Amino acid sequence: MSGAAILRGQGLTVGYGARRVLDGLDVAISAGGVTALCGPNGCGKSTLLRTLAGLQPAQAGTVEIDGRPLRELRRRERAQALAMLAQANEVPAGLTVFELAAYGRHAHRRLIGGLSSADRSAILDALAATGLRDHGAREVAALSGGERQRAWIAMALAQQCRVLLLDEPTTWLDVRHQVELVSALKALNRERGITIVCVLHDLNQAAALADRVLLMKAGRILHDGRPAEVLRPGPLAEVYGVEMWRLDHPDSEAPLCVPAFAPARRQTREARS
Ligand SMILES: Nc1ncnc2c1ncn2[C@@H]1O[C@H](COP(=O)(O)OP(=O)(O)OP(=O)(O)O)[C@@H](O)[C@H]1O
Repeated sequence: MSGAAILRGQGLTVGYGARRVLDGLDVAISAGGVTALCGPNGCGKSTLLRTLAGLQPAQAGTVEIDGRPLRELRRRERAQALAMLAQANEVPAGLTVFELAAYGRHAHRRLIGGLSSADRSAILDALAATGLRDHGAREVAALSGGERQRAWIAMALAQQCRVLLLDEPTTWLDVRHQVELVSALKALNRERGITIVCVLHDLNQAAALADRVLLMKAGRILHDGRPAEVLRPGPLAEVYGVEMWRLDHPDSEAPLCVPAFAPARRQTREARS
């Protein structure tokens, strides 16, 4: 169930040197919702996500969480409010799954001393929620891609944040691990009420996971609505510049988006004639 805005960006202008990527962008993320950020390479999805996480400074505009400016939150408050998982996450050699999840407790920890019983229970709970309860002692570097992604999500969960921002979490995963990760994220949203914002290139994953899709192009949100409203041939052609077919999933009736590959077909036909 999604409700009032928990995370809001207003008038966000963000760039790198002289290159402006976002120009006065407004966005409001509903509490308890799952929002997918989609759009072509380089349109500004990661920049927007990082800005909402407070990791990318905005030249103008504000980010608010629960109505409070993000920059006014103390480190601990910010960590309890949101966590972000970036695209490529390196881990030190030898680090175990439990130790990675324990990083999530950093903002909760006392300056001196080890893990408290509250820390331990938050870590074990996070490992259980991501299906890693029996993998705490394993080295992160030795995990499969899907397990490693879940270990990172466990770290974010141990942080006990309310908003989880993920940048292309299913990239590099095979189809089984993609399905598992999407299911795990849906369960976290449904069972724990965690608000999720996720950059996704796979439109069918976006339709399966999200209740709202923001379709971006050149730093602007051109379409914003439920997957069935946004993931249609017209908006997709406008944003990606390719012809797409829209089918309906036979079970869930979620939209299925298939590239028409029309230019190639036409070329083949033309070549034959
Ligand atoms: N650190 C940086 N320094 C300079 N330019 C950058 C930096 N990060 C991103 N950009 C540029 O900003 C624009 C938006 O990049 P961003 O990564 O936000 O896009 P994206 O939509 O997430 O792309 P992709 O789908 O390829 O990951 C691109 O033109 C990119 O080259």
